[in-house]
Amino acid sequence: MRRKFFVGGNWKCNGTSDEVNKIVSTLNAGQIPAADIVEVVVSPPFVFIPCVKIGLKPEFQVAAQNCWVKKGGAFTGEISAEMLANLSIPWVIIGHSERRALLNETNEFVGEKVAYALSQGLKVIACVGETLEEREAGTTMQVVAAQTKAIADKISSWDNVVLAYEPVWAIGTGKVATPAQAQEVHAELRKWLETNTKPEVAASTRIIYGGSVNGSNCKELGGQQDVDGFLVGGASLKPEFIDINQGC
Ligand SMILES: O=C(CO)COP(=O)(O)O
Repeated sequence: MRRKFFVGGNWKCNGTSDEVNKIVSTLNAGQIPAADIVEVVVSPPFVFIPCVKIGLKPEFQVAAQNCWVKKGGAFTGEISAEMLANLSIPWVIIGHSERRALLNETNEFVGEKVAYALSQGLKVIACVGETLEEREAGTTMQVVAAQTKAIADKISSWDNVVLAYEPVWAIGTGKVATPAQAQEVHAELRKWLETNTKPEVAASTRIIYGGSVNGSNCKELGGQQDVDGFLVGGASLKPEFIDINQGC
């Protein structure tokens, strides 16, 4: 089964309204491949989502960078999955390593969040990845399998999930995983899905790579058999993001 390439741009906690307008203009002026070849999703900070959604041409979809774990209510400062669905925001990133590390989001909490977001009709970019210490200790696969299992345990369908492998040591460091390193983990993750879910899930679920992806390294990474796209951080704020989409 052919998996449609997926490129996400995670803007993280960056941007002023002027900068956001500039990025929107740059993206609108760029050419990206047809929607049946690549799915492109940009993820601005919450406050900018409505203007980005209105301003961007329809070839681009939008994603939130997080949502609350359950139904909304008395949770000051949180944004619920229902709110995102209500505003027709189709995607949400869940379990980014920055939230796992800085906000103590556990594997179980991430799994619950993914399940709740899916139950509200959102599509999820679910992130997994090991730290440098874990890689050096030879535990990469155990770590990403445990993170994936915590999600698999809570959901009944992977149809609306994209799995993002983002090694923590490659995020924002300029130290990109080699194509072989990325392919090795992606293939293992696919094997994990095959063994622990269903072969169809393993064949159809997109596994994308994130960590210092840019216009120069995207082609070789994207050429790996089990790399179905990218989750781009820093370079998604630059015109280079268009090149990353064209290069696939
Ligand atoms: O965290 C990332 C995407 O979610 C990757 O960030 P960088 O591309 O800046 O390394």
